[in-house]
Amino acid sequence: MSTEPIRDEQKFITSLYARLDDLRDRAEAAVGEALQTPGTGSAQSRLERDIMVAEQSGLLAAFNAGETGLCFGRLVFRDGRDHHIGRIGLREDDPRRTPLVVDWRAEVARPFYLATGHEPMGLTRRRHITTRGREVVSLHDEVLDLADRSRSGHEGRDADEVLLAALDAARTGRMHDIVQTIQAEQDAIIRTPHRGVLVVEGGPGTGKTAVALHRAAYLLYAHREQLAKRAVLIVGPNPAFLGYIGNVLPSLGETGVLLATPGELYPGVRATGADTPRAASVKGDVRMAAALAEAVRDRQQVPERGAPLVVPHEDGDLVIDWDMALEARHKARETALPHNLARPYFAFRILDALAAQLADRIGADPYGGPNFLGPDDIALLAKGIAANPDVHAAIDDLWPELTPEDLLAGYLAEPTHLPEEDAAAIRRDGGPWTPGDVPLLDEAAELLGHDDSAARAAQEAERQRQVQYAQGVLDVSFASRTYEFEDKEELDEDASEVLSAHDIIDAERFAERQEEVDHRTAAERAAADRTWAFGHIIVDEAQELSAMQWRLLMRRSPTRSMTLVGDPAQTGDPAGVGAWDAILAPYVEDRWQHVRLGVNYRTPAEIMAVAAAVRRADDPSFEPPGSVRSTGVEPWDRTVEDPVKEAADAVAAEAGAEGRLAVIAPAELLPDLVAALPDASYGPKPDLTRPVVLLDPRQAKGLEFDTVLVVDPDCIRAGAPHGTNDLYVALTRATQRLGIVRRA
Ligand SMILES: Nc1ncnc2c1ncn2[C@@H]1O[C@H](COP(=O)(O)OP(=O)(O)OP(=O)(O)O)[C@@H](O)[C@H]1O
Repeated sequence: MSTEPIRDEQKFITSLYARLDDLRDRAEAAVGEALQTPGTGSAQSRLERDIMVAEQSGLLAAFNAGETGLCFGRLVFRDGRDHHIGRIGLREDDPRRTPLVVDWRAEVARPFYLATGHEPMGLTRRRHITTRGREVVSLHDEVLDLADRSRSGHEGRDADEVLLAALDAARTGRMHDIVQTIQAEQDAIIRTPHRGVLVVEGGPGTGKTAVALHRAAYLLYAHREQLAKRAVLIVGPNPAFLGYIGNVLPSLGETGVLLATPGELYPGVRATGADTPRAASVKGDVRMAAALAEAVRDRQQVPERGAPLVVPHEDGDLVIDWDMALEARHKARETALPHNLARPYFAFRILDALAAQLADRIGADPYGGPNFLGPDDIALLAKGIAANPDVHAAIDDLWPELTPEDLLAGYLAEPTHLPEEDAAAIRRDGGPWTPGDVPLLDEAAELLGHDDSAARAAQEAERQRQVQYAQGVLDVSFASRTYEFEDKEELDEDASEVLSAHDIIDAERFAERQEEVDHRTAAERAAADRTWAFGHIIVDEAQELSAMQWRLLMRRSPTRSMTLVGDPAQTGDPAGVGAWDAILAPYVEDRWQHVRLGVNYRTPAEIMAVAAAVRRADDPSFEPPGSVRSTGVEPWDRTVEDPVKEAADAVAAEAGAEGRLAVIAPAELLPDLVAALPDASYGPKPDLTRPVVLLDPRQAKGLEFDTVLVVDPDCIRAGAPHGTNDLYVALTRATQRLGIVRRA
């Protein structure tokens, strides 16, 4: 094999890293210097410093991302163009800012993923460059122009060599990016326009999660202006899963993303409790929205007929009777405002009616003539009534100001507007919030509303102030703009991919951005704000979400810019909605796009055959996605008296093998397995980087391991409403070996 091309690429890549080091040193020095500069203390100097720190920190994150696999490809075009492709784009430090390496997301990089012998897209040659650290270890060339007779000596026999090597590699317990080997069907999804709802469906291991994460990175690149400001939300099923995928976006240089489980989407509440499957299913049902709305109406009371509220007052008792309260309630409800916002309307109506009542009593002409009191007298009476705390207490009794937490805690203690068996399933007095409560709190917050007019006025005043001095800073920022990055849009001179203050055309928008750099990132602000509207939402394992969780998520995406990925055949949550049209029809009717991924990149054919047989028992027509690999290693299947001991022995036999092993067992077997496997990591957030991990089937969702032992599959299947799906998930987690231990 010729070493010259490797030497040439090595030379190039060494120079690329030198450039990266230089840029990183400069960014680090700039941040360090700015943070140490005391500044003059003026708002203007603080602002300048913050802009600088934010910009340079963003660059630093991207430079650090470039450290591993900085450049992994090269495209040689028939017209003489020759581009290296990398994780980030870099330019030469010369007056022409010559591109050194092109970001994988740029349009010019697309043939790297799409070109075929049939459709070469102008390429003569595509090269995959594999590096270890900063060293080039191999090249893999594909000749796409049959007229090109030149040979490098690195032409591969198998076009999928690089992909298969990636799929065969031992797992580390952390998901890795796939920028080097994105497949054409995946590339099309990653680059689909971001407006509207895109549903990506595919069986286990078809790359749904990988595609979703790369799509987030792509969208942030292509629409940085819009999306960095509003942040991208990625919702995943559990904390272990979020830990598993957590490195992918930083490795692509992206940090403006909020990762959360559905239970973390109500700011200020940590859902540490757990629901029974039955309670989860009741709480997830859309009927809860109507039940809570009724529960709020129940808190808008009127006195019993014939039993009015009597409030002592200095000018005589005040009487709030059925008629008066009913009229006030009707008027308040007519506003169609949420409960707390409609409350002042109720209160004013009652105060007015009481003033009229008192005026009638005091100023009435015993002979039926007009009231003796003039408008000023009546106003005075009204003032006295409005100042009476007992009147307010009475109004509070009838129409109390409520917090979502109070309302829901009260509701759960005595659930109403539900059939008794459902009410019994969720009845709870006290205790921690559960993930199923989170969308109910959000629903309650919507129904109650929050009177934040004072806070909003203060915010607007602050924004105006920022707009004023932001105007002056735009020029400063323009003078110090960064040029190092390659440009997007076909290397167009004016379209720098890194957002700088000078890219923002007016001071008003600049000030908005400044709010972010001033204090927290957009993702942090979004996490703390229940009413935040995200630029884009990605939901992984979307089939698991309940109708109530969808209501919450849709509120966070008023523009309905969403990517939903999932597989209805893997639904495990008893409240999971499963079918896409049922999920989406209430929000977008049929205006959503549906795409499928059909190739399984994870599970070898031998293992997939076993998993598919489980599903076929229920559904003979079931067709799993085709596996891209087969390993020749058949799964083993043993039936024993003591499955725990058998599992422990099997784990011991695997000790020392490369990669990660997971034991997946029904929740009730976990305590015994913990005792038998003292080195295994387990619990609500197991450490997936450890050699052996112990999980229940629901925790295994979305994860993968080199070796998987499934213990007591019959119990997994029988133990939950979607037990077959749980077992299917468990059986499809292995990249190399599967063992099944059955109870005799
Ligand atoms: N183009 C690709 N190149 C390299 N690896 C890939 C590619 N596509 C997918 N993979 C790998 O295949 C495995 C499965 O991908 P992923 O976890 O995204 O699948 P999934 O569809 O979300 O699976 P599940 O529904 O079972 O959770 C991962 O290791 C992923 O990195």
